[in-house]
Formats: sequence, C-alpha cells, structure tokens
Amino acid sequence: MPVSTGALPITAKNLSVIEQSKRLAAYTAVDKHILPEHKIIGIGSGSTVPYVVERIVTQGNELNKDRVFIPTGFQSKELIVMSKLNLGDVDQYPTIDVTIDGADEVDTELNCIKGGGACHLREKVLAEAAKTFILVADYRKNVEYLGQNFTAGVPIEVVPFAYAKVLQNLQHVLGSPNATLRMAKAKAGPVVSDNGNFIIDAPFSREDMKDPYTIMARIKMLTGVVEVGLFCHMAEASYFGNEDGSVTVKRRASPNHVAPVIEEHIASPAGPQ
Ligand SMILES: O=C(CO)[C@H](O)[C@H](O)COP(=O)(O)O
Repeated sequence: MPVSTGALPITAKNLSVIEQSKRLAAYTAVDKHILPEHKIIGIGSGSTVPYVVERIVTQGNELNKDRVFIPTGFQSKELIVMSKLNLGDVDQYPTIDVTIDGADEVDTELNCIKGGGACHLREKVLAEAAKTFILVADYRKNVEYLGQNFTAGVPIEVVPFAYAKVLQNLQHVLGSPNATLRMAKAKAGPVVSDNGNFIIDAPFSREDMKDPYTIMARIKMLTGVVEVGLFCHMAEASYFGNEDGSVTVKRRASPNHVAPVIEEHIASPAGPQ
C-alpha cells in the first residue's frame, strides 16, 4: 500500500496565484505534448508536476491503460502509483516519448537550473532519454539568465565521501566562494538524494552563468561529482503560467537543438479553466 506524502494532485478551488500559474503551465503543456500516440512518458519532480499528472489522468483510462510512466524519484513514483497509472523504470524503457518536468529557472536559450528538489540526476537521465523534453513552471522561473532570481546556486550531486574535496575545488578553483553543502530541514545533517548522495549548492557570477554549458562542463569534470543541475540544450519548449491567466511559451523554432528560441504568449489557454 503506497504511503501518501501529501504530494498528490488535489483539485483545489482556491489555489493561490502561483499555484494557478503552475497548473496553467502544466495543463497547457500536457494538452500540447502528451498525445494519444505517446506511450512511454517521463514524469519529473517538484510542486508543478502533480498538475501534469492530474491533467494526464483526465485524458482517461482508455488512453492511459496502454501507457507506461517513468518517475524521476520517490515523489513522482508515488504520484504515478497513487494516480493508478502504470509504473516503469528507465532501465526497462531507455527511450521515452515525452518527459515533462519542472525547473528552478529557465533562460532565453531554454537552458535551465534543476535540482531544487535534489532529483536532478534522475531528471537529467529522463530528459536525455526523451525524444521530447518539456519544462513547466510559474512566471517567476522565466528569466533572461540563470541565477537571476534563483540565487541558491547550481545544485550539484556528489558522492558523500568526496564532498569536502569537491566543495574546496568549487570555492577555490571554479570561483564559487559561497558554495555550501545543502543541509536537511527536518533532520540533523545533510540532504541525502534518492541515490544516497549529498547535494552542494554553488552560486556563480552573472558572467559565468551567461555561459552555463561551460560552467556545467567544468563542474562535471571534478572527481566525485555525479551530476550538475544545469540542463543545457536539452529542452524543446518551456511553458510558464502567468499571473493574468496567460501562458508564455519559449520553444525551439524546429526540433533541432541549435534552432533559435521563439517566445509566444497564449492569451487564454483552453484547457485549465
Ligand atoms: O528540479 C527539480 C527537483 O530536483 C524541480 O523540478 C524544480 O525544483 C522545480 O520545482 P517546482 O515545480 O516545485 O518549482
């Protein structure tokens, strides 16, 4: 019997503006990208993703009975199971039709920071495995450059015994003097990821964050680093729910990862009302 963590989608009538924005983004992205022919679907992590699952459930059992849903961690696994959708894993399904996930911030080139929920290792595997990778977020995450509003830093998953060495390298070699080990809120000691690893949050300068691919590659080269929460050149589109009930869409002009990014506004999306 699955245990509820409270992360389940509950259709509340009195959602805050931010929650409404998350739901708007999630519903619009599902309506646009989860099509009847999609059978293997990746489900990301965070507080926006329950609305993704909620919308998928409304597509009905006839469609969903032949689908398999792949989670990025404990939270999304529970969401899938509690929603009575078929659960699979990426080792059984290394090719995914569409993965939809949240983001901590998304820049003008569709690069994003992920890992606010410490799930970015599995999230990146599911993003890479997906033919189409889609982001959903509220308006606060729609930025010009990464680190603009999300100042906690780049989430970095590290093997526990190497954390002090990685921290030292980040602070003294890679130029992140305020890099810190993420501490748990309701437990003494560090946050431990679903993979048994620690998380370091490393803030970088605006200059560094303008070229997230380079900083991501430099961090990843540090021995002991498992994965970096910078997702560069991966997303095909990002949906942002706005305070006024509209949706901003940033998307590649074609499914080629070097195609220019177009920004569009959908005044009143049909789905989420
Ligand atoms: O990367 C993530 C977890 O590791 C989340 O997708 C990210 O933190 C966004 O979460 P939310 O939808 O709650 O803002």
